[in-house]
Amino acid sequence: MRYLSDILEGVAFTELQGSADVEISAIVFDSRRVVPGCMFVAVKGTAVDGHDYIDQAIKDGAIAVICEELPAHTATEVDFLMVADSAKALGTIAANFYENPSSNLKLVGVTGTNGKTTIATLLYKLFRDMGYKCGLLSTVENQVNGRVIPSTHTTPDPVALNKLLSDMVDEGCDYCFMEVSSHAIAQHRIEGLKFSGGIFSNLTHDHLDYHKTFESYLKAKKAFFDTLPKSAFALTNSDDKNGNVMLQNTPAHKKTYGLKSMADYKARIIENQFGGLLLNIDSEEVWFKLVGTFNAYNLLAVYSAALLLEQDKSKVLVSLSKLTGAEGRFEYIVSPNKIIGIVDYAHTPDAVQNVLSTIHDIRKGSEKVITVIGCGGDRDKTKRPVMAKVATEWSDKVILTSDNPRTEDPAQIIKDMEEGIDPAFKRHTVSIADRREAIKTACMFAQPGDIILLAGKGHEKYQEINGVKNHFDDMKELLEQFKELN
Ligand SMILES: CC(=O)N[C@H]1[C@@H](OP(=O)(O)OP(=O)(O)OC[C@H]2O[C@@H](n3ccc(=O)[nH]c3=O)[C@H](O)[C@@H]2O)O[C@H](CO)[C@@H](O)[C@@H]1O[C@H](C)C(=O)N[C@@H](C)C(=O)N[C@H](CCC(=O)O)C(=O)O
Ligand SMILES: Nc1ncnc2c1ncn2[C@@H]1O[C@H](COP(=O)(O)OP(=O)(O)OP(=O)(O)O)[C@@H](O)[C@H]1O
Ligand SMILES: N[C@H](CCC[C@H](N)C(=O)O)C(=O)O
Ligand SMILES: [Mg+2]
Repeated sequence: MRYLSDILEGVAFTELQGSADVEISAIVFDSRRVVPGCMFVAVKGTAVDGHDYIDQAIKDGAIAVICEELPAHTATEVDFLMVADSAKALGTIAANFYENPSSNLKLVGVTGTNGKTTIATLLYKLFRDMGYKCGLLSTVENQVNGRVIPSTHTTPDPVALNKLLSDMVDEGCDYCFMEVSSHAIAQHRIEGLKFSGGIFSNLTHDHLDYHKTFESYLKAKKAFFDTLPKSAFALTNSDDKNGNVMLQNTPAHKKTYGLKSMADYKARIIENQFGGLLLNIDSEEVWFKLVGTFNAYNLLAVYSAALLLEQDKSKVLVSLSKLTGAEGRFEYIVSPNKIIGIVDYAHTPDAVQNVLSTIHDIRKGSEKVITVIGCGGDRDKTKRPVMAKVATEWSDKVILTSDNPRTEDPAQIIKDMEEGIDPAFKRHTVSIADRREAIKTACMFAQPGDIILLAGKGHEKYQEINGVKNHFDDMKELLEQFKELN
């Protein structure tokens, strides 16, 4: 229970109807989750307008309402507050309700198109290995010092987010490493959080269904850096075209990392093979367990952030060298007849290109690369032909299949992908909508030494078809097929 007046701190409201002196039991922004004595925040969404549910929320027990427009008739026993932007107010209110837990943690946010989960997870594992109590908020899962809480979003809604941060404070955590998605920034899910640092990995094609243009996608990402406090660090990838743009207007302490361009933290790849990476990092030569140039960037980002968080350089390198990456990111197994199977979460053109170029760099000779790939339904349609184009240009054989079709027709998604394929590559491309069949076919095509890449679903344990999440696990499918090959 918290007093309404306390949870309104920092909220710019234009009108108040009521006493502001009531006790609030919970903050709720979905009328279907209203509990007696709660505050209902009416948010205009992408599908519906939360203002249409104010009456329902009051009927079910809400005693205070935050809204952008007052309804025609306002119940006198309910407090009404008008704000310019309810989503923004929701962030501040949720933080206040949980007593601003981010101020009692060192909170580091990671943003960018690819690499967020890998960087946040490595930081979490690293700091735990160095003896700290930590929290993690990621696409794969949330963790409160080892306790796993399933994740529904890359960045949770403000109420769930502040509740998780508050659990971390109660557990005595020193640090929290979290992914900051562009949707979360645009929807103000991180409003009211106090960050100790921000990390930018890269910006490439994704989510144009939501942001419409690449410029507004960049603007969303940049808004996170622009609002970092002066006391925080802003760490960017200086090899990315937009790395320095991210730093332009931030009041935070600006730092860069890079393999190619001038940067505060530098690394160079000495060896890149299936067994891992040998890097010259800040003038030290160290082997790491992760594979590929993109992971050299991720490792360097983690190393740089750890140093900015005042950790000892050699301790960091010793711990980091022992770590494996996040689940479903370049995870591989070898069949009894020596076919290599890789499961990777590449679901953007850049990620597909990175993972396939890595496979080319580290394969021993003329082994064939067979890629199984689909594209998500109800997501950016413009990335479909590009992902298919990249996959066919970098593979010897491609099986186009389904990812999570969601509410779309799988055959239409595959057709959209086929549009991007150059005629010269069409003859080594087949389309099999059933993902299980597609994986089985890839295993049948493969000869000893060949490499199969299952792209797009990584750690996911489901396939979403028409609103139903059916159990599906790429790694398990691969293991089963490899057993058959024995
Ligand atoms: C497009 C998008 O991001 N949508 C998010 C958004 O929902 P929305 O704006 O569509 O909400 P809406 O359905 O229009 O409803 C508007 C308001 O009315 C309320 N409502 C609605 C119905 C009702 O009966 N009563 C009621 O009160 C809703 O609770 C909401 O507050 O706000 C919701 C609450 O926070 C999110 O759950 C929801 O995520 C959807 C499920 C989603 O799939 N989001 C994905 C795209 C996403 O956020 N992904 C990023 C990662 C992307 C990446 O970088 O890879 C993430 O951070 O996970
Ligand atoms: N630094 C990087 N640069 C480019 N591609 C990367 C990088 N790191 C990982 N990838 C590729 O992107 C995929 C997703 O990586 P990861 O899950 O770490 O990214 P993410 O930003 O968390 O993605 P999401 O937006 O879905 O949360 C990986 O499986 C790999 O193929
Ligand atoms: N965070 C990403 C995940 C995409 C994963 C891929 N398997 C898909 O379903 O498209 C999104 O929601 O767009
Ligand atoms: Mg992620």
